[in-house]
Amino acid sequence: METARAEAAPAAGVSDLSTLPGPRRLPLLGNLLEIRPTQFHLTLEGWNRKYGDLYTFRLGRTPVVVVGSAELVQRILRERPKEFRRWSPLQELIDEMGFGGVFSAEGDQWTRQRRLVMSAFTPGQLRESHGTLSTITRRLRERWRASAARGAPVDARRDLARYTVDVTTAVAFGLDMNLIERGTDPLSHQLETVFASLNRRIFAPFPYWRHVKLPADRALDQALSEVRTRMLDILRTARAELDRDPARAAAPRSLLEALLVARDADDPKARLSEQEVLGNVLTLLLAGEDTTADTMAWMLHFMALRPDVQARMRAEVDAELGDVDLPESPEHAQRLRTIGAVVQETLRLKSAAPILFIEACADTVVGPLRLAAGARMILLTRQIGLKEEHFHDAASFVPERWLTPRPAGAGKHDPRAALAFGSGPRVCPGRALSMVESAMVGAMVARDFDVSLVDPARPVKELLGFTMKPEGLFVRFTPRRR
Ligand code: HEM
Repeated sequence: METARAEAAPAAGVSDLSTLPGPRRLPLLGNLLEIRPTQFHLTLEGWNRKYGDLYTFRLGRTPVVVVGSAELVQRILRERPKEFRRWSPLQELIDEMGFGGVFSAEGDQWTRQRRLVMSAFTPGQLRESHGTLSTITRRLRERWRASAARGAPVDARRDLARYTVDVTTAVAFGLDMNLIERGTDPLSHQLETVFASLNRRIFAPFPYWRHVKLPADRALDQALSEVRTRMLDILRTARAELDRDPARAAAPRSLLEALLVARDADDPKARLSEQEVLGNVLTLLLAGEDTTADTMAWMLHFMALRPDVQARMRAEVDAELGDVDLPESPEHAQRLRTIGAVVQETLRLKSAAPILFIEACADTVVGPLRLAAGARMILLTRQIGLKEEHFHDAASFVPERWLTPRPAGAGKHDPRAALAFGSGPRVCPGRALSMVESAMVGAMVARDFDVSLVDPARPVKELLGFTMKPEGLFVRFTPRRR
């Protein structure tokens, strides 16, 4: 079998997996008893501190190699889709749930879908949808103003999840779902059920749900069926509009229309199946929701802990926005450099995707290690950004490290080790959108509110539910003292 090259040349001292350090394991269960799915990333990061940048553990009988070196991780991510891919069991789980799309696809299918999806996130598309993004941000402000007037605590993550669904569906699908004002829509809860189940099933010793359904599996089926029905409705409406106005097929106005046009493409190489269209609609809904909502919730957490940072964000907003209430374009949002730095630092410390699940497509060499085709790896992308060798005072929240020019003597700063959006050909296509969303919400909060923690003594914990969210984050908004 062909040997892929994750190293420039296989080193003379290449060894196999059995030589790697790692925690002791039980014969059949491996390390399963030590793993709590909601804390999995923390367990792996703890083992990294103990066993180093290349170690192994077992999920049941399956050996997994954990990689925590920036150089190896960047190389592995760059050499996709040919040499490495996402975990095949993850693809199976996602396909089984019916949202197989660009995130889980591989090979030619991925190439075709990726090209289409990228067309929804060009700078031009983001500029065009900026007005809608502003409208949705103002709705969120009204909701938080009402909470502030009542002195009520805010479950910020829940509100932000509605915000991100509204933004993704507006930007990618051209739809105004307005979950923020409707307040009672079950969609965000259904998406949360899907994520939590996915995270749980990755660690199941065998796919029991294919034989017997527990209450959590029945809840998942129900959530999936409701989300699917909703999305099929949306697709039907968009299809009917395209039929009414065939000229639109030549210049689709949203990703949704582009997907439908691709379904009917004459060229079989460009054509998407019915299932691929629906799968990608669901993929974008899921990929765009929790990741960005979690990041913004963590940003509010840091703002609440650091009034000095809030004050700097506010000074910047006052100077840059003048009489307008929000940035007027994506470029205007990018000029808010302090706020951008706060978002970058939040992503470094609290990456919504702290680990990546990768598999070797063929026999390969990773650093000093020989791996067989199908070998499973986990890449510690968040942990890399927490290392002193890449960032000075790495454990601290220091947004200024992202500002240029950097002050002399500011210490180590290696942006290539900031991997919250992944890297290489499969880097997150939604990163520009999520940066603008976070800047809009950061600017809105800094301009109009003081944000504080409802209970500063209560710890906010990291909880992995496929994405990594702050558990127990309740904030209070008070109208800004002018
Ligand atoms: C702060 C917010 C976000 C974070 C931290 C994040 C993080 C990531 C990461 C780590 C990956 C895997 C990259 C890799 O394998 O190299 C990814 C992939 C992806 N993300 Fe994001 N993401 C965010 C927001 C979004 C948004 C807003 C969208 C779209 C609306 C989106 C859509 C996707 C898609 C479709 C993929 C799969 C790409 C592929 O496999 O080719 N993401 N994201």
